[in-house]
Amino acid sequence: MITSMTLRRPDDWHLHLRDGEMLAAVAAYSSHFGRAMIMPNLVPPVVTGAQAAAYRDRILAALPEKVTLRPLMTLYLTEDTDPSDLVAAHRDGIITAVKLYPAGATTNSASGVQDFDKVRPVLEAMAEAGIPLCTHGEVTDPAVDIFDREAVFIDRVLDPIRRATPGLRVVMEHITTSDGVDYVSSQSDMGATITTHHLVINRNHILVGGIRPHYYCLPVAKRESHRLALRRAATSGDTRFFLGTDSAPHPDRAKESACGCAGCFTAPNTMSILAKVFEEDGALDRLEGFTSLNGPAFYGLPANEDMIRLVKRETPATYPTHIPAGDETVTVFDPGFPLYWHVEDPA
Ligand SMILES: NC(=O)N[C@@H](CC(=O)O)C(=O)O
Ligand SMILES: [Zn+2]
Ligand SMILES: [Zn+2]
Repeated sequence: MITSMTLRRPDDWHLHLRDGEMLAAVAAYSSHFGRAMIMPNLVPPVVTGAQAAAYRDRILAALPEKVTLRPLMTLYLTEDTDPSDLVAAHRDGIITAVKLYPAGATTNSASGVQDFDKVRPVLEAMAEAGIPLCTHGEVTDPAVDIFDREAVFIDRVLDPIRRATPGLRVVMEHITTSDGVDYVSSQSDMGATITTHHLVINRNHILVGGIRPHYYCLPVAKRESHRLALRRAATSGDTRFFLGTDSAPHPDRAKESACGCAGCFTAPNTMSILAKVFEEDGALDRLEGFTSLNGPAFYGLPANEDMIRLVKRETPATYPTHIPAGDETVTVFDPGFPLYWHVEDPA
């Protein structure tokens, strides 16, 4: 039985760090990661290269001195995005990718795209410059059932965009369905992130025995067969799939509400949870690919040079159940099982 392993320092290819007091409260919890792709859905969103550079500086200032996490910035694509600003921000090393939110699909996505034809010139400029597009893959058509919104997005938006823009590198973010797995698996030049929580919970966890707002995120967790498809994809060794935690902190007050907002805060215990998931599936030898190798390979970046160590102990690792953030608290994702894998970070 394996009880310890050393792996390349992991990266988080989809992370929400927020801003201000929340940023200060959560940033250090991602310190086991080498790099993190920072989502731009602030209020107001990060839409220009100058805003991305300023946000990167605020993140670096919020990180404790000894933490080496490198934020990789994204721009929020709007119908008014200026292709030349975006290409310049990429050329100058300010941004790594661009994020597409269908308008209204998720938290702080009001400025997202409604008419996909309007962003065609930007997507073409991105394909030309080799700038990857990260997508929140859900349609917002009120006629489409919330559990079907990812599958419909593939047919109505993702596949047409990819066909119309050859050469555009696309990541389907936080996939939640076997439809997402199947689509990505059938494409040679795509990537997909999978979150920690979608490997652990299905929709019953959200709804059976009472509504559990801290399990509510978007795309919403689906039925068990979809969770199992995600587990198979993550643990398969297929290099198209990599970790994007989508750790998305919200004040408890905003989640424990008559209209609770979407997002799970998984940064603190992600690596312990993933070790347990991969161990259960007999795939500990593939954990490093998922957390530390496949993502950089997709983005054309080197894997991190340094290592972290995971050790399975007899007593569970302890994590805070809540963390303070200014006057608020944020609930840490509870996987519902003890976490015997401890992260030992030599840094
Ligand atoms: N995943 C979520 O449920 N929420 C994210 C937004 C997102 O990634 O869609 C957030 O910013 O809170
Ligand atoms: Zn999203
Ligand atoms: Zn997200």
